[in-house]
Amino acid sequence: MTRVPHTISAFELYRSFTSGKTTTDVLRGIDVAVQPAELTLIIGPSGSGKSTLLAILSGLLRPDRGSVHVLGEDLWRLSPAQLDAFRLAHMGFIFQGFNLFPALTSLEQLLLPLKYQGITGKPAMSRAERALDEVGLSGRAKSRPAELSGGEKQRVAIARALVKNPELLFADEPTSALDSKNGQVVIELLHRIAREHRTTVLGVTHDGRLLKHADRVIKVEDGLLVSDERKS
Ligand SMILES: Nc1ncnc2c1ncn2[C@@H]1O[C@H](COP(=O)(O)OP(=O)(O)OP(=O)(O)O)[C@@H](O)[C@H]1O
Repeated sequence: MTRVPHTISAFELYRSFTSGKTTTDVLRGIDVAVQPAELTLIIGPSGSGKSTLLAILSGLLRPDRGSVHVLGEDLWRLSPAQLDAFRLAHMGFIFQGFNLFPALTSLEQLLLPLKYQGITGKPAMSRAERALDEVGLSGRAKSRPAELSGGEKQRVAIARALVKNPELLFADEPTSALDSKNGQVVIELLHRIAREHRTTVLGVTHDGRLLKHADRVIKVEDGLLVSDERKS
């Protein structure tokens, strides 16, 4: 896959939510350009629109206005089926609550997305084992989520995203359910993935202690982008 200069570029994003008679303008005209192979973190006060922005940039939520180009594709002009296929092929996701299947072992959690991509048998097994090894969990291949710590669960979730070798990895509050030490481990892992796999990692966080690990920090306030700072 040829990489374009900006992995993600979004122009004039607007989004509001209506509940009853009240309409809240959550995003009020945001432009963002995310560089390839970097860890970019979006920060901002609660309710400022960070998760909404991440959802729009990752193809999960349609903006009211504006455009998003990802890997050269005009995301919101794709049909729902094309968008699903694009997300499956190019994007990985990590969530605050890990979203692991309770009944599956760590290895099985990783084999599932590969199966959706038509990869099975030995090639799938060796990819899954490599991804678990990369997050330091080879010894936990047969464990189910209930047997894992929070930090280990999040590392399985990262391996599950990584096993597809996606160009983009989206992380919504990936450390907020973790203590500080495990939070640092997870963010360092995300940074290493950006550097070594040349994956574009875009995350949302509340945790100011993580910012030193980012290549770039984008600050959102009241639905607007207020600063965009390169750290390295
Ligand atoms: N599906 C929805 N329906 C109605 N309102 C929504 C919806 N999603 C988000 N909102 C509202 O939009 C605003 C911004 O939400 P968003 O989750 O994007 O902010 P955030 O900056 O990520 O906040 P936090 O840091 O607290 O997670 C909030 O006021 C929220 O209640």
